Amino acid sequence: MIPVDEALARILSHFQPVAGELVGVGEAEDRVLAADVAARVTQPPTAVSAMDGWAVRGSDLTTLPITLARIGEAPAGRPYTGTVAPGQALRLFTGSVIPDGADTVVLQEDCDDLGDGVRVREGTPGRWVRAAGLDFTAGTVGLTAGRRLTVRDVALAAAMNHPFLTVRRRPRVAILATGDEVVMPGEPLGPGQIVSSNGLALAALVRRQGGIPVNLGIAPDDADTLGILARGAAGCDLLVTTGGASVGEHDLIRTVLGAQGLELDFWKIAMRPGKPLMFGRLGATPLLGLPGNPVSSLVCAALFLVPALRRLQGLDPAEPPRARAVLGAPLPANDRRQDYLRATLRPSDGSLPIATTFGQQDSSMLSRLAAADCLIVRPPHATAAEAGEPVDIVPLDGI
Ligand SMILES: Nc1nc2c(c(=O)[nH]1)N[C@H]1C(S)=C(S)[C@@H](COP(=O)(O)OP(=O)(O)OC[C@H]3O[C@@H](n4cnc5c(N)ncnc54)[C@H](O)[C@@H]3O)O[C@H]1N2
Ligand code: MOO
Repeated sequence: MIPVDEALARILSHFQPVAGELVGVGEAEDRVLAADVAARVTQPPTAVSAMDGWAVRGSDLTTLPITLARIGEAPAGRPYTGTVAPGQALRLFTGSVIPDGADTVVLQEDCDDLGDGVRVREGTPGRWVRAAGLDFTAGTVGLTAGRRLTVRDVALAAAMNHPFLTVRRRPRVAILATGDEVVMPGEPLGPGQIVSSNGLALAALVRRQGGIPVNLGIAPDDADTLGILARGAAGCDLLVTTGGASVGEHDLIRTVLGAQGLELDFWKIAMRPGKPLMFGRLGATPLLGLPGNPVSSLVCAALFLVPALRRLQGLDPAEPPRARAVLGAPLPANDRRQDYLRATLRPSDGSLPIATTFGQQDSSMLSRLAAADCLIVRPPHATAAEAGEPVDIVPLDGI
Protein backbone atom coordinates (compact mmCIF):
# COMPACT_ATOMS: atom_id res chain seq x y z
CA MET A 1 0.00 0.00 0.00
CA ILE A 2 1.47 3.37 -0.99
CA PRO A 3 0.59 6.65 0.79
CA VAL A 4 -2.08 8.98 -0.64
CA ASP A 5 0.45 11.74 -1.51
CA GLU A 6 2.65 9.35 -3.44
CA ALA A 7 -0.34 7.91 -5.30
CA LEU A 8 -1.42 11.39 -6.36
CA ALA A 9 2.10 12.34 -7.51
CA ARG A 10 2.43 9.12 -9.51
CA ILE A 11 -0.97 9.63 -11.13
CA LEU A 12 -0.26 13.26 -12.03
CA SER A 13 3.08 12.35 -13.60
CA HIS A 14 1.09 10.64 -16.39
CA PHE A 15 -0.86 13.75 -17.43
CA GLN A 16 -0.02 16.83 -19.47
CA PRO A 17 -2.37 19.62 -20.56
CA VAL A 18 -4.37 18.72 -23.67
CA ALA A 19 -4.21 20.84 -26.82
CA GLY A 20 -6.07 24.14 -27.18
CA GLU A 21 -9.03 24.79 -29.46
CA LEU A 22 -10.69 27.96 -30.68
CA VAL A 23 -14.20 28.69 -29.36
CA GLY A 24 -16.47 31.70 -29.73
CA VAL A 25 -16.02 34.05 -26.80
CA GLY A 26 -19.71 33.60 -25.96
CA GLU A 27 -19.18 29.86 -25.47
CA ALA A 28 -16.00 30.17 -23.41
CA GLU A 29 -17.50 30.41 -19.92
CA ASP A 30 -16.11 27.71 -17.61
CA ARG A 31 -13.41 26.71 -20.12
CA VAL A 32 -9.71 27.03 -19.26
CA LEU A 33 -7.65 29.54 -21.22
CA ALA A 34 -4.74 27.97 -23.12
CA ALA A 35 -3.06 31.31 -23.90
CA ASP A 36 -2.87 34.75 -22.38
CA VAL A 37 -5.48 37.21 -23.64
CA ALA A 38 -4.16 40.72 -24.27
CA ALA A 39 -6.42 43.66 -25.05
CA ARG A 40 -6.65 44.37 -28.79
CA VAL A 41 -8.12 47.82 -28.12
CA THR A 42 -7.81 50.58 -25.55
CA GLN A 43 -10.96 51.05 -23.48
CA PRO A 44 -12.28 53.65 -23.64
CA PRO A 45 -10.45 54.43 -26.85
CA THR A 46 -10.54 58.19 -26.15
CA ALA A 47 -11.77 60.28 -23.23
CA VAL A 48 -15.57 59.96 -22.98
CA SER A 49 -18.34 61.43 -20.87
CA ALA A 50 -19.55 59.47 -17.85
CA MET A 51 -22.86 61.37 -17.78
CA ASP A 52 -25.51 63.07 -19.90
CA GLY A 53 -24.72 66.82 -19.85
CA TRP A 54 -22.43 69.37 -21.39
CA ALA A 55 -18.73 69.36 -22.24
CA VAL A 56 -17.07 72.56 -21.03
CA ARG A 57 -13.67 73.94 -20.11
CA GLY A 58 -13.03 73.61 -16.35
CA SER A 59 -11.50 77.08 -16.33
CA ASP A 60 -14.96 78.51 -17.23
CA LEU A 61 -16.40 77.24 -13.92
CA THR A 62 -14.52 79.51 -11.52
CA THR A 63 -17.61 81.69 -10.96
CA LEU A 64 -21.03 80.00 -10.96
CA PRO A 65 -23.64 80.29 -12.30
CA ILE A 66 -22.27 81.03 -15.76
CA THR A 67 -23.92 81.06 -19.18
CA LEU A 68 -22.03 79.39 -22.04
CA ALA A 69 -22.80 79.35 -25.77
CA ARG A 70 -24.03 76.09 -27.28
CA ILE A 71 -21.82 74.99 -30.21
CA GLY A 72 -23.53 71.72 -31.10
CA GLU A 73 -24.33 68.22 -29.99
CA ALA A 74 -22.34 64.96 -29.95
CA PRO A 75 -24.38 61.79 -29.36
CA ALA A 76 -22.40 58.65 -28.40
CA GLY A 77 -20.76 57.26 -31.54
CA ARG A 78 -20.79 60.60 -33.42
CA PRO A 79 -17.83 62.63 -32.15
CA TYR A 80 -17.79 66.43 -32.53
CA THR A 81 -14.96 67.45 -34.81
CA GLY A 82 -14.55 71.07 -33.66
CA THR A 83 -13.01 72.53 -30.52
CA VAL A 84 -14.73 73.87 -27.40
CA ALA A 85 -13.37 77.39 -26.88
CA PRO A 86 -13.62 79.45 -23.67
CA GLY A 87 -17.23 80.46 -23.05
CA GLN A 88 -18.61 77.53 -25.09
CA ALA A 89 -20.39 74.24 -24.27
CA LEU A 90 -21.17 71.11 -26.30
CA ARG A 91 -24.27 69.05 -25.55
CA LEU A 92 -23.25 65.38 -25.06
CA PHE A 93 -24.34 62.12 -23.50
CA THR A 94 -22.99 59.16 -21.54
CA GLY A 95 -20.30 57.57 -23.71
CA SER A 96 -19.91 60.59 -26.04
CA VAL A 97 -16.35 61.48 -26.99
CA ILE A 98 -15.03 64.53 -25.10
CA PRO A 99 -14.26 67.12 -27.79
CA ASP A 100 -10.97 68.96 -28.12
CA GLY A 101 -10.75 71.94 -25.80
CA ALA A 102 -13.10 70.49 -23.14
CA ASP A 103 -11.86 68.77 -19.99
CA THR A 104 -15.04 68.68 -17.90
CA VAL A 105 -18.65 67.51 -18.08
CA VAL A 106 -21.40 69.25 -16.16
CA LEU A 107 -24.58 67.27 -15.44
CA GLN A 108 -27.71 68.22 -17.31
CA GLU A 109 -29.59 68.31 -13.95
CA ASP A 110 -27.22 71.09 -12.82
CA CYS A 111 -27.84 73.24 -15.93
CA ASP A 112 -30.68 75.19 -17.56
CA ASP A 113 -30.92 74.59 -21.32
CA LEU A 114 -31.48 78.02 -22.90
CA GLY A 115 -31.69 76.75 -26.48
CA ASP A 116 -28.74 78.60 -27.94
CA GLY A 117 -26.80 78.37 -24.71
CA VAL A 118 -26.65 76.74 -21.29
CA ARG A 119 -26.69 78.22 -17.80
CA VAL A 120 -24.41 76.14 -15.58
CA ARG A 121 -25.41 76.31 -11.92
CA GLU A 122 -23.04 73.67 -10.55
CA GLY A 123 -19.95 71.91 -11.85
CA THR A 124 -16.44 70.87 -10.88
CA PRO A 125 -13.44 71.21 -13.21
CA GLY A 126 -12.26 67.79 -14.46
CA ARG A 127 -15.37 65.83 -13.34
CA TRP A 128 -17.35 63.15 -15.20
CA VAL A 129 -14.65 62.49 -17.77
CA ARG A 130 -13.49 58.90 -18.29
CA ALA A 131 -9.87 59.10 -19.43
CA ALA A 132 -8.73 57.10 -22.47
CA GLY A 133 -7.57 53.66 -21.27
CA LEU A 134 -9.34 54.00 -17.90
CA ASP A 135 -10.35 50.31 -18.08
CA PHE A 136 -7.43 48.87 -20.07
CA THR A 137 -4.95 49.76 -22.79
CA ALA A 138 -4.17 47.82 -25.97
CA GLY A 139 -1.51 45.17 -25.38
CA THR A 140 -2.20 44.74 -21.67
CA VAL A 141 -2.73 41.09 -20.65
CA GLY A 142 -6.17 41.01 -19.05
CA LEU A 143 -6.59 37.24 -18.61
CA THR A 144 -3.78 34.73 -18.18
CA ALA A 145 -3.44 31.17 -19.45
CA GLY A 146 -4.63 28.56 -16.98
CA ARG A 147 -7.63 30.55 -15.80
CA ARG A 148 -11.07 28.95 -15.77
CA LEU A 149 -13.23 31.64 -17.32
CA THR A 150 -16.05 33.17 -15.33
CA VAL A 151 -19.01 35.02 -16.80
CA ARG A 152 -17.15 38.23 -15.90
CA ASP A 153 -14.07 37.04 -17.79
CA VAL A 154 -16.23 36.46 -20.88
CA ALA A 155 -17.36 40.08 -20.64
CA LEU A 156 -13.76 41.31 -20.31
CA ALA A 157 -12.46 39.14 -23.18
CA ALA A 158 -15.25 40.36 -25.45
CA ALA A 159 -14.58 43.99 -24.43
CA MET A 160 -10.91 43.42 -25.24
CA ASN A 161 -12.13 42.72 -28.79
CA HIS A 162 -11.64 38.95 -28.97
CA PRO A 163 -14.35 37.17 -30.98
CA PHE A 164 -12.61 33.82 -30.32
CA LEU A 165 -10.51 32.44 -27.48
CA THR A 166 -8.08 29.52 -27.34
CA VAL A 167 -9.17 27.23 -24.52
CA ARG A 168 -8.13 23.71 -23.56
CA ARG A 169 -10.08 21.01 -25.32
CA ARG A 170 -12.44 19.25 -22.92
CA PRO A 171 -10.72 16.03 -21.78
CA ARG A 172 -12.60 12.87 -22.75
CA VAL A 173 -12.98 10.41 -19.89
CA ALA A 174 -14.17 6.89 -20.67
CA ILE A 175 -16.15 5.39 -17.80
CA LEU A 176 -16.64 1.66 -17.46
CA ALA A 177 -18.62 0.17 -14.58
CA THR A 178 -18.18 -3.53 -13.87
CA GLY A 179 -20.03 -6.29 -12.11
CA ASP A 180 -22.67 -8.94 -12.87
CA GLU A 181 -24.79 -7.57 -10.06
CA VAL A 182 -25.18 -3.95 -11.21
CA VAL A 183 -27.89 -2.71 -13.58
CA MET A 184 -28.82 0.79 -14.71
CA PRO A 185 -31.44 2.74 -12.73
CA GLY A 186 -34.90 1.84 -13.97
CA GLU A 187 -33.94 -1.57 -15.37
CA PRO A 188 -35.59 -4.71 -13.95
CA LEU A 189 -33.66 -6.03 -10.96
CA GLY A 190 -32.92 -9.75 -10.81
CA PRO A 191 -32.11 -11.64 -7.60
CA GLY A 192 -29.08 -10.14 -5.87
CA GLN A 193 -28.80 -7.27 -8.31
CA ILE A 194 -28.30 -3.64 -7.28
CA VAL A 195 -28.64 -0.36 -9.10
CA SER A 196 -25.47 1.12 -10.59
CA SER A 197 -24.77 4.59 -9.29
CA ASN A 198 -21.02 4.86 -9.82
CA GLY A 199 -20.93 5.45 -13.56
CA LEU A 200 -23.59 8.15 -13.45
CA ALA A 201 -21.97 9.93 -10.51
CA LEU A 202 -18.56 9.85 -12.19
CA ALA A 203 -20.02 11.19 -15.43
CA ALA A 204 -21.60 14.07 -13.49
CA LEU A 205 -18.28 14.80 -11.79
CA VAL A 206 -16.37 14.71 -15.07
CA ARG A 207 -18.85 17.11 -16.66
CA ARG A 208 -18.69 19.42 -13.68
CA GLN A 209 -14.90 19.45 -13.85
CA GLY A 210 -14.93 20.47 -17.52
CA GLY A 211 -14.51 17.05 -19.16
CA ILE A 212 -16.65 14.97 -21.51
CA PRO A 213 -17.75 11.63 -20.08
CA VAL A 214 -17.76 8.74 -22.55
CA ASN A 215 -20.02 6.04 -21.17
CA LEU A 216 -18.71 2.55 -21.97
CA GLY A 217 -21.56 0.87 -20.11
CA ILE A 218 -21.44 -1.92 -17.55
CA ALA A 219 -19.10 -4.87 -18.13
CA PRO A 220 -20.25 -8.18 -16.70
CA ASP A 221 -17.71 -10.26 -14.77
CA ASP A 222 -16.63 -12.03 -17.90
CA ALA A 223 -13.20 -11.52 -19.35
CA ASP A 224 -14.09 -11.27 -23.03
CA THR A 225 -16.80 -8.66 -22.69
CA LEU A 226 -14.80 -6.61 -20.22
CA GLY A 227 -11.87 -6.59 -22.63
CA ILE A 228 -14.01 -5.56 -25.60
CA LEU A 229 -15.75 -2.76 -23.69
CA ALA A 230 -12.45 -1.43 -22.32
CA ARG A 231 -11.13 -1.06 -25.87
CA GLY A 232 -13.81 1.61 -26.34
CA ALA A 233 -11.54 3.93 -24.35
CA ALA A 234 -9.06 4.22 -27.24
CA GLY A 235 -8.67 7.88 -28.09
CA CYS A 236 -9.86 9.06 -24.69
CA ASP A 237 -7.57 10.98 -22.33
CA LEU A 238 -8.33 8.63 -19.46
CA LEU A 239 -10.21 5.41 -18.72
CA VAL A 240 -11.92 5.19 -15.34
CA THR A 241 -13.25 1.83 -14.21
CA THR A 242 -15.27 1.12 -11.09
CA GLY A 243 -15.44 -2.19 -9.32
CA GLY A 244 -13.48 -5.35 -9.91
CA ALA A 245 -10.44 -3.80 -8.27
CA SER A 246 -10.21 -5.99 -5.21
CA VAL A 247 -8.87 -9.47 -4.55
CA GLY A 248 -11.85 -11.75 -5.28
CA GLU A 249 -11.63 -14.08 -8.28
CA HIS A 250 -14.44 -12.12 -9.96
CA ASP A 251 -12.46 -8.89 -9.60
CA LEU A 252 -11.16 -8.95 -13.13
CA ILE A 253 -9.72 -5.55 -13.95
CA ARG A 254 -6.09 -6.40 -13.30
CA THR A 255 -6.14 -9.88 -14.78
CA VAL A 256 -8.19 -9.15 -17.92
CA LEU A 257 -6.68 -5.80 -18.72
CA GLY A 258 -3.27 -7.10 -17.69
CA ALA A 259 -3.61 -9.68 -20.47
CA GLN A 260 -4.46 -6.81 -22.81
CA GLY A 261 -1.26 -4.95 -21.97
CA LEU A 262 -2.22 -2.96 -18.86
CA GLU A 263 1.01 -1.64 -17.35
CA LEU A 264 0.19 -1.29 -13.68
CA ASP A 265 1.87 1.63 -11.91
CA PHE A 266 0.38 0.85 -8.51
CA TRP A 267 -2.44 -1.08 -6.88
CA LYS A 268 -3.63 -0.50 -3.32
CA ILE A 269 -3.14 2.65 -1.31
CA ALA A 270 -3.08 3.40 2.39
CA MET A 271 -6.45 5.10 2.38
CA ARG A 272 -9.95 4.43 3.68
CA PRO A 273 -12.21 4.30 1.79
CA GLY A 274 -10.41 3.32 -1.38
CA LYS A 275 -7.74 0.76 -0.54
CA PRO A 276 -7.90 -1.21 -3.84
CA LEU A 277 -7.39 1.89 -6.03
CA MET A 278 -5.22 1.10 -9.05
CA PHE A 279 -3.48 3.14 -11.69
CA GLY A 280 -1.70 2.21 -14.88
CA ARG A 281 -1.67 2.58 -18.64
CA LEU A 282 -3.61 0.60 -21.19
CA GLY A 283 -1.61 1.36 -24.30
CA ALA A 284 -1.61 5.14 -24.64
CA THR A 285 -4.55 5.57 -22.25
CA PRO A 286 -4.03 6.12 -18.52
CA LEU A 287 -6.34 3.92 -16.45
CA LEU A 288 -7.69 4.85 -13.03
CA GLY A 289 -9.29 1.81 -11.44
CA LEU A 290 -11.69 2.91 -8.72
CA PRO A 291 -13.09 0.53 -6.12
CA GLY A 292 -16.69 -0.58 -6.60
CA ASN A 293 -18.06 0.54 -3.27
CA PRO A 294 -19.94 3.73 -4.19
CA VAL A 295 -18.48 5.92 -1.44
CA SER A 296 -14.95 4.66 -2.14
CA SER A 297 -15.46 5.31 -5.83
CA LEU A 298 -16.57 8.93 -5.36
CA VAL A 299 -14.10 9.81 -2.59
CA CYS A 300 -11.24 8.45 -4.73
CA ALA A 301 -12.59 10.36 -7.72
CA ALA A 302 -12.59 13.57 -5.67
CA LEU A 303 -9.01 12.99 -4.57
CA PHE A 304 -7.43 11.61 -7.77
CA LEU A 305 -9.71 12.05 -10.78
CA VAL A 306 -10.38 15.74 -10.13
CA PRO A 307 -6.65 16.65 -9.95
CA ALA A 308 -5.99 14.61 -13.12
CA LEU A 309 -8.76 16.49 -14.93
CA ARG A 310 -7.36 19.75 -13.66
CA ARG A 311 -3.89 18.98 -14.96
CA LEU A 312 -5.33 17.87 -18.34
CA GLN A 313 -6.93 21.32 -18.59
CA GLY A 314 -3.81 23.20 -17.57
CA LEU A 315 -5.09 24.08 -14.08
CA ASP A 316 -3.15 23.77 -10.85
CA PRO A 317 -3.72 20.09 -10.08
CA ALA A 318 -3.31 20.31 -6.32
CA GLU A 319 -5.40 18.08 -4.11
CA PRO A 320 -8.91 19.43 -3.45
CA PRO A 321 -8.56 22.45 -1.16
CA ARG A 322 -8.36 21.65 2.48
CA ALA A 323 -9.93 23.67 5.27
CA ARG A 324 -9.94 23.42 9.05
CA ALA A 325 -12.69 22.57 11.52
CA VAL A 326 -12.96 21.45 15.14
CA LEU A 327 -14.26 18.02 16.08
CA GLY A 328 -17.83 17.82 17.33
CA ALA A 329 -17.21 14.41 18.91
CA PRO A 330 -14.12 12.41 19.88
CA LEU A 331 -12.43 10.06 17.41
CA PRO A 332 -10.48 6.88 18.14
CA ALA A 333 -6.84 6.42 17.13
CA ASN A 334 -6.32 5.64 13.44
CA ASP A 335 -4.53 2.68 11.84
CA ARG A 336 -2.05 2.87 8.97
CA ARG A 337 -4.61 4.00 6.32
CA GLN A 338 -5.34 7.71 5.85
CA ASP A 339 -9.03 8.03 6.68
CA TYR A 340 -11.56 10.31 4.99
CA LEU A 341 -14.54 10.37 7.35
CA ARG A 342 -17.92 11.59 6.20
CA ALA A 343 -19.05 14.47 8.46
CA THR A 344 -21.47 17.35 8.77
CA LEU A 345 -20.43 20.95 9.41
CA ARG A 346 -22.19 23.48 11.59
CA PRO A 347 -21.14 26.98 12.61
CA SER A 348 -19.53 27.52 16.01
CA ASP A 349 -18.93 30.49 18.30
CA GLY A 350 -15.24 30.33 17.41
CA SER A 351 -13.61 30.91 14.04
CA LEU A 352 -13.75 27.27 12.87
CA PRO A 353 -16.93 25.31 12.08
CA ILE A 354 -17.72 22.11 13.97
CA ALA A 355 -17.30 18.85 12.05
CA THR A 356 -19.18 15.83 13.35
CA THR A 357 -18.75 12.38 11.84
CA PHE A 358 -21.58 9.99 11.13
CA GLY A 359 -21.45 7.02 13.48
CA GLN A 360 -21.48 4.54 10.60
CA GLN A 361 -18.84 5.04 7.93
CA ASP A 362 -19.48 2.00 5.72
CA SER A 363 -18.24 2.65 2.20
CA SER A 364 -21.53 1.46 0.68
CA MET A 365 -23.57 4.22 2.35
CA LEU A 366 -24.41 6.86 -0.24
CA SER A 367 -27.11 8.30 2.05
CA ARG A 368 -24.36 9.39 4.45
CA LEU A 369 -22.14 10.72 1.69
CA ALA A 370 -25.01 12.77 0.27
CA ALA A 371 -25.81 14.18 3.72
CA ALA A 372 -22.16 15.02 4.48
CA ASP A 373 -20.66 18.49 4.07
CA CYS A 374 -17.03 17.43 4.26
CA LEU A 375 -14.55 14.63 4.77
CA ILE A 376 -12.44 14.75 7.93
CA VAL A 377 -8.87 13.76 7.08
CA ARG A 378 -7.27 11.46 9.64
CA PRO A 379 -3.59 10.85 8.86
CA PRO A 380 -2.15 7.36 9.27
CA HIS A 381 -1.54 6.50 12.95
CA ALA A 382 -3.28 9.65 14.22
CA THR A 383 -3.77 9.39 17.98
CA ALA A 384 -7.24 9.51 19.55
CA ALA A 385 -8.72 13.02 19.35
CA GLU A 386 -11.05 14.84 21.74
CA ALA A 387 -14.09 16.96 20.80
CA GLY A 388 -12.91 20.51 20.13
CA GLU A 389 -9.57 19.49 18.60
CA PRO A 390 -8.79 21.06 15.20
CA VAL A 391 -8.71 18.77 12.15
CA ASP A 392 -8.17 19.06 8.40
CA ILE A 393 -11.28 18.69 6.26
CA VAL A 394 -11.96 18.39 2.54
CA PRO A 395 -15.16 20.32 1.80
CA LEU A 396 -17.47 18.42 -0.53
CA ASP A 397 -18.64 21.52 -2.44
CA GLY A 398 -19.20 20.64 -6.05
CA ILE A 399 -19.21 16.88 -5.48
N1 LIG B 1 -10.88 -10.04 1.10
C1 LIG B 1 -10.95 -8.75 0.81
N2 LIG B 1 -12.10 -8.27 0.36
C2 LIG B 1 -12.19 -6.97 0.08
C3 LIG B 1 -11.08 -6.11 0.27
C4 LIG B 1 -9.88 -6.65 0.72
O1 LIG B 1 -8.86 -5.96 0.88
N3 LIG B 1 -9.85 -8.01 0.96
N4 LIG B 1 -11.23 -4.78 0.04
C5 LIG B 1 -12.57 -4.24 0.25
C6 LIG B 1 -12.61 -2.88 -0.13
S1 LIG B 1 -11.83 -1.81 0.90
C7 LIG B 1 -13.33 -2.45 -1.18
S2 LIG B 1 -13.44 -0.79 -1.51
C8 LIG B 1 -14.01 -3.36 -2.08
C9 LIG B 1 -13.70 -2.98 -3.53
O2 LIG B 1 -13.99 -4.02 -4.33
P1 LIG B 1 -14.06 -3.96 -5.89
O3 LIG B 1 -13.42 -2.74 -6.43
O4 LIG B 1 -13.56 -5.23 -6.39
O5 LIG B 1 -15.60 -3.76 -6.15
P2 LIG B 1 -16.72 -4.85 -6.34
O6 LIG B 1 -16.37 -6.06 -5.56
O7 LIG B 1 -16.94 -4.99 -7.79
O8 LIG B 1 -17.91 -4.10 -5.66
C10 LIG B 1 -17.87 -3.68 -4.32
C11 LIG B 1 -19.26 -3.23 -3.92
O9 LIG B 1 -19.64 -2.11 -4.69
C12 LIG B 1 -20.83 -2.35 -5.39
N5 LIG B 1 -20.76 -1.76 -6.73
C13 LIG B 1 -19.94 -2.15 -7.69
N6 LIG B 1 -20.14 -1.40 -8.80
C14 LIG B 1 -21.11 -0.53 -8.49
C15 LIG B 1 -21.75 0.50 -9.23
N7 LIG B 1 -21.46 0.76 -10.50
N8 LIG B 1 -22.69 1.24 -8.59
C16 LIG B 1 -23.03 0.95 -7.31
N9 LIG B 1 -22.45 -0.02 -6.58
C17 LIG B 1 -21.50 -0.75 -7.16
C18 LIG B 1 -20.91 -3.85 -5.48
O10 LIG B 1 -22.21 -4.31 -5.64
C19 LIG B 1 -20.30 -4.29 -4.17
O11 LIG B 1 -21.26 -4.22 -3.15
O12 LIG B 1 -13.63 -4.69 -1.85
C20 LIG B 1 -13.64 -5.04 -0.47
N10 LIG B 1 -13.38 -6.43 -0.36
O1 MOO C 1 -11.53 1.03 0.97
MO1 MOO C 1 -12.93 0.23 0.76
O2 MOO C 1 -13.01 1.55 -0.23
O3 MOO C 1 -12.91 0.68 2.48
O4 MOO C 1 -14.54 0.25 1.12
